[in-house]
Formats: sequence, C-alpha cells, structure tokens
Amino acid sequence: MGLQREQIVEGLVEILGSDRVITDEKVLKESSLDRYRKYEQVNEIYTQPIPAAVVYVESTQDVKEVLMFANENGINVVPRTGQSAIEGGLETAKENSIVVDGSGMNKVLKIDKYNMQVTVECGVPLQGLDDMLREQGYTTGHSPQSKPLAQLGGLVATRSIGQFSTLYGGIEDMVVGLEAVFPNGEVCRVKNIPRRAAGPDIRHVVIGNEGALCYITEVTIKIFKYQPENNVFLGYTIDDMKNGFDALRAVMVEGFKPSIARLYDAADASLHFDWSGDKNVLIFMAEGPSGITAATAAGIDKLVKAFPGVDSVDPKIIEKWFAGLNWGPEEIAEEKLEILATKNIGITTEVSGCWDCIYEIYDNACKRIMEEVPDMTLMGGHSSHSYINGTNMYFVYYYNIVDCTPEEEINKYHNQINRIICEEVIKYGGSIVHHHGLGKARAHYVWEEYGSSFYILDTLKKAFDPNGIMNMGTLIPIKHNEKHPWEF
Ligand SMILES: Cc1cc2nc3c(=O)[nH]c(=O)nc-3n(C[C@H](O)[C@H](O)[C@H](O)COP(=O)(O)OP(=O)(O)OC[C@H]3O[C@@H](n4cnc5c(N)ncnc54)[C@H](O)[C@@H]3O)c2cc1C
Repeated sequence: MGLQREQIVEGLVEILGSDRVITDEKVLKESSLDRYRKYEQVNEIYTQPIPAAVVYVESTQDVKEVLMFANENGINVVPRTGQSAIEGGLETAKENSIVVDGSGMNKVLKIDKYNMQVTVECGVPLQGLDDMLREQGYTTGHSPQSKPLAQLGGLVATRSIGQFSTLYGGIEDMVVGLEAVFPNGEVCRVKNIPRRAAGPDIRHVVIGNEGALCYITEVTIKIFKYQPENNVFLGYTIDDMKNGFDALRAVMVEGFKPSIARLYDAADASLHFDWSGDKNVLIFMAEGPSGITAATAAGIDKLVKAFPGVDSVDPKIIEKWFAGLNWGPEEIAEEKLEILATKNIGITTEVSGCWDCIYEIYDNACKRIMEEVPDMTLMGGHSSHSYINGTNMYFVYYYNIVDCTPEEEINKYHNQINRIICEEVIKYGGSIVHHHGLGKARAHYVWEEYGSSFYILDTLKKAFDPNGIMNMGTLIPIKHNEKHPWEF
C-alpha cells in the first residue's frame, strides 16, 4: 500500500519546508499537462491525474532527497524547468505524482572564457544566459524558437536544437559535462573535457533522457565568439519543393557551413511571408569571421541559383523576419485567445530522414493528412536542420475543431495526424522525433522507432530506474494499445 496524498505532502514538507511544497489546486491542475494537450490547456480542462504537489528544489541535495523519498515510496516524479514541453513530457501520468521544479536552481556558476565553456544550474533560462554572454562578446550558439521560455535542464533533457544548428549543432554537440541525480540518490558528475575515448560516451545516457532516467542539476556547455556584424542572410523563392530539398542537400554535401539552412513549403511560407505567394522559400545565414561568412554566402548563392525556378529575395526582409521568430509568454497568451475565439488550432510534428526519402515522407504525409483527417485548414512544413546525410521535416498544420469537446479533440485530430506522420516516417526508415522528444505523445511508437536497439533503452530504464518512478509514460508508455497506438 503506497502513501496517501497527505502523507506524500508531509514527507515533502519535512524535506523542503512548507514554502517550497505547493498544493494549491489550480497550480496542481496546471502542472498536470503541457502544450501537447494545448486545446485542453487553453480551455482549462484537466484530464490527466492531478499531482500531489509541485516542489521547488534549490540544490542538488534537495533533488537527491526528494528523489530518494519518491523512490522508496514508489511515487512518480516529473522533473521540469522552463515548462515549454510540447509532447506530454510534463504530463503527470499517475495519481499523486510529485512535480520537481528546478527553475529556482538558476545560478550561472562559471564563465570560463579561456576554455570557452560556461557552467550553469539546470534552471538557468537560455535567453538570459545568451543575452549575458552576448554582452561580453560570446554566445551559446543555441537558439531554439522557445529560447525565451526554455531552461538548461529541459533543453538538455529533450536533446533540443536551435535555429543555428547547421553551424553549432544540437545541444548534444554543445554539452561538455554535467551533473545528474538518479532515483536512488546517486549524484553523478561527468567532467568537462574536450573529448575522451574511455569507453562509451556516458553524457548521452543523460542528454535526451526526458526526465525518465535521472534529474539534471548542472550543465557545462561550449561558448563561441559572437560576431553578428559579419552575419550574411540569403533568401530565395523556389518553384519546386523537391528541388528545394536538393538545393539544401547540395549546400551540405559541397561542404558549406551556414548557421541557418531552411526550406519552407508554400503553405508554411504563407504563415511567415506576405511576398512568397505560391512559392517555396529557401533561407540561409552565414556566421563567423568575415572572410568565412562572405565566402560561405557567395558559394551558397552560386550553388542555389543554379537550380531551376529560383529567384532571390532581398536579404534585409529575411533578416527582419528572423529577428521576430522566437516565442515567449506573450505569443503563448495571444495564441490562447486566438484558439478560443476561432476554434482553429495550429500544431507541429518534427521528424527526420535521409536525403533519399525526406521528400517522400513530406509529400506522402501531407497528402494523406489532407485526405484522411477532417477539418484541415492548412497542411505544410519546413526543413530547418540539415546534415550531410539528411534533414528534418517540421510539419505545421491547422484545423478547425468541429463537433467535439476539448477532451475528445486530441484523438479526433492531433493523434490521428501524428499517427499518419509516424507511419510514413517509419515506412521510409526515418526518425519520428527530430527534436521535441518522444514525451508521452509519441512514446507509443518507441518500438517502431528503436527496433532491435530498444533493448538498450529498456535496459537503461530498468537499471537506473528499477522502481519506474521517473516520469512514467515518457519514453516508454504505460499501456501499449496495439490496435490503436495513438489512443491512450
Ligand atoms: C513555441 C515553442 C517553440 C519551440 N521550439 C523549439 C525548438 O526550436 N527546438 C527545440 O528543440 N524545442 C523547441 N520547443 C520545445 C521545448 O522548448 C524544448 O523541448 C525545450 O528543450 C524544453 O525545455 P524546458 O526547460 O522548457 O523543459 P520542460 O518543458 O520543463 O521539460 C521538458 C522535458 O524535459 C524534462 N526535464 C525538464 N527539466 C529536467 C531536468 N532538470 N532533469 C531531467 N529532466 C528534465 C521534463 O520532464 C520534460 O520531459 C519549442 C516549444 C515551444 C512551446
């Protein structure tokens, strides 16, 4: 027999004191979900089990004690920092969970300019950190659209990626060391070194664990010189989407290193640009020392213009547009009002594939969704992170919510769309998640995603979290509905 709700709260108060244990009903309800259930969230409908408490940790010792308490008593723990999750990673899948909020662990511990690295606690907001570094001539190079919202713990836990990834990489290329606490109270530090070959790279057990293996308390990431005066933007319209992917591929394969390389299809472009009409849009930015940016831009320009149906766009328009791309609390609040007023909602699903199948994934998924899902008002997407062997596809879709309650919306629309995208991606051997994490939204496809390598993930989970208390239902679903994997 597990602890009752009151006993859980009592235990937490004993560890942290009553000020840092929140049991206010509104807070608990709001802490039971994230933007995966955006329509429920804006309607203030809460269908997930309500947590017992939200606790605010301020040190590694706090995290250790809370995790040990939860582990001993079989209580589900949901780690969180910036709360910008959009795949259900913050859903409290079990009654009487503890939401462990690390946003108070917000100290920048060391800026090491000689070794070009910065060490921070998990609750340091990325925007504040990068602004501070930029004032001193440095940058993290990390710029997800959620930069004004996300914090370092969550960014590492989800394997996040930013808009300049083609040059700086994803967060996994930036993290040099970290500290994490496991459910049994073990505190592990991975030291800060440029590289080592002393066995497997154990940073990767922690990076991307989505709070399902351990709690990240501290992170050291690389820093880079910030030289915005040398930035060069490039923009084009291109008639054919397939040629657009080929142009992106050519840029990567010929060895250019722009920081931004993006391809928008006409539907998605129409949400951003009033000049794109029925054309697709290609965008690049070169960053770094001036000689390199000039050469990169000149080389890309020549390469892209050799493709059929390409026209240049004034780079100033692109630069201006890019400056307003990020989302903070204001945009979230505006979106809420719009959804409530129109009952039209916009959602995204991001996947990846090699160059030889990404167009088919994109084209098949878009066609099937328009044919199979009712009430669609827009279906499109963009590629925003490219590699030598392939790229991502960020599907963007809007639909009217017709004849269903907020509780029914997710299975009538969103999960159906995710299902079609996942089916097409799996068919072509791509990945069903490029950067938001599996969360709970796509955990049901973990077997298809991992194939025979699921053994490694499953063994990690059983070894580090034998009592299954870390973020239940994230990465590995609680129940697998074989017949309707998208319904849960
Ligand atoms: C408008 C918008 C735009 C976005 N754009 C991008 C983008 O460009 N690129 C991108 O990668 N993502 C993007 N995201 C998704 C989201 O911002 C990222 O997943 C981000 O990394 C989450 O960070 P967070 O601090 O908000 O984490 P949270 O939302 O608090 O948590 C996210 C996940 O990480 C786990 N977690 C949080 N903190 C810890 C910790 N200390 N230890 C262990 N686990 C932890 C949680 O349990 C949860 O599963 C976007 C989201 C929004 C709303």
